[in-house]
Amino acid sequence: MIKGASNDNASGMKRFSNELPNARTIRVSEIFGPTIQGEGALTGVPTVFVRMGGCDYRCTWCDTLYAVDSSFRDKWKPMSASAIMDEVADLSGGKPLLVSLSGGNPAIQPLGCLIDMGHEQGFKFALETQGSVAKDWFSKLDNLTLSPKPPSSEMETNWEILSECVAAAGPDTETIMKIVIFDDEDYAYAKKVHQRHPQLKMFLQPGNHTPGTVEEEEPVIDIKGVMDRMRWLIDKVVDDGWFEVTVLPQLHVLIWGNERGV
Ligand SMILES: C[S@@+](CC[C@H](N)C(=O)[O-])C[C@H]1O[C@@H](n2cnc3c(N)ncnc32)[C@H](O)[C@@H]1O
Ligand SMILES: Nc1nc2[nH]cc(C(=O)O)c2c(=O)[nH]1
Ligand code: SF4
Ligand SMILES: [Mg+2]
Repeated sequence: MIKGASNDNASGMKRFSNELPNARTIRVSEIFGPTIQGEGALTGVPTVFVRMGGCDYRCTWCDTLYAVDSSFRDKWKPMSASAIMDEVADLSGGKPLLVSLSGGNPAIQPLGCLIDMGHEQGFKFALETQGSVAKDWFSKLDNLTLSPKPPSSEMETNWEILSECVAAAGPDTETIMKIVIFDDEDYAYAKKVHQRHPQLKMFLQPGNHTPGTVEEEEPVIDIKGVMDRMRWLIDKVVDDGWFEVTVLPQLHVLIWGNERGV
């Protein structure tokens, strides 16, 4: 077991009335798809999302608060790996495809068995995490996206644990860095991440300053503002001569705005 600050059961999290205490139970916020992966290295690839409930961070601009804030935990369903794979296979019509594990922070859930089970059925697995908790089962993943959080999130990066995440994934998992950028300070942070992990491919993603609130039924989105930030970010990368980086918008946000389940 690799060192990391897992908050599983550590923060007085209440158990569901129908949840049996089982170290293999996975807290699921939502399962949806097939859709396309909208972010990072696998942008455009058809995928089913399994979004886990619970996060050890509270980013100021988080676009999935319903999978983070414990006030929503009665909506998170405790599921076994086989129940999750049944639902994924139902959605994909039984055809293997890429399964994207996100959250919340999926790294605080016991996902090793799920990945083994899905692999046996021909599915591939990608996971998105902020890099605050390292797990030995990261080495089972096909793709790991580490998305450490820049200053605008108001979260602190634990650089040691971030390195442990990279080490845990090992040589057989394709690991990339994806940093959300809102301003100059975030850009400087991304350069620091690159300096610490020069061997990893790096993606920069313009921040969505209108991620919507959970109360809004049809959350308004300022696409023009997001695209202005995308243009600013491209200019910055080009002027800076940072040619190893890839700049990509959140494709699903451009297509569907802040809609959930897409
Ligand atoms: C919702 S998070 C869940 C996974 C994990 N907790 C993480 O942050 O990497 C998935 C991705 O969405 C990004 N994200 C969240 N809110 C965003 C926003 N307002 N604008 C742009 N990207 C955002 C995160 O940085 C992360 O890369
Ligand atoms: N289509 C689509 N692509 C995504 N990439 C990362 C997502 C996430 O919320 O983790 C996401 C999402 O929610 N939908
Ligand atoms: S780490 Fe990810 S899920 Fe958690 S609050 Fe930040 S963006 Fe949201
Ligand atoms: Mg999202």
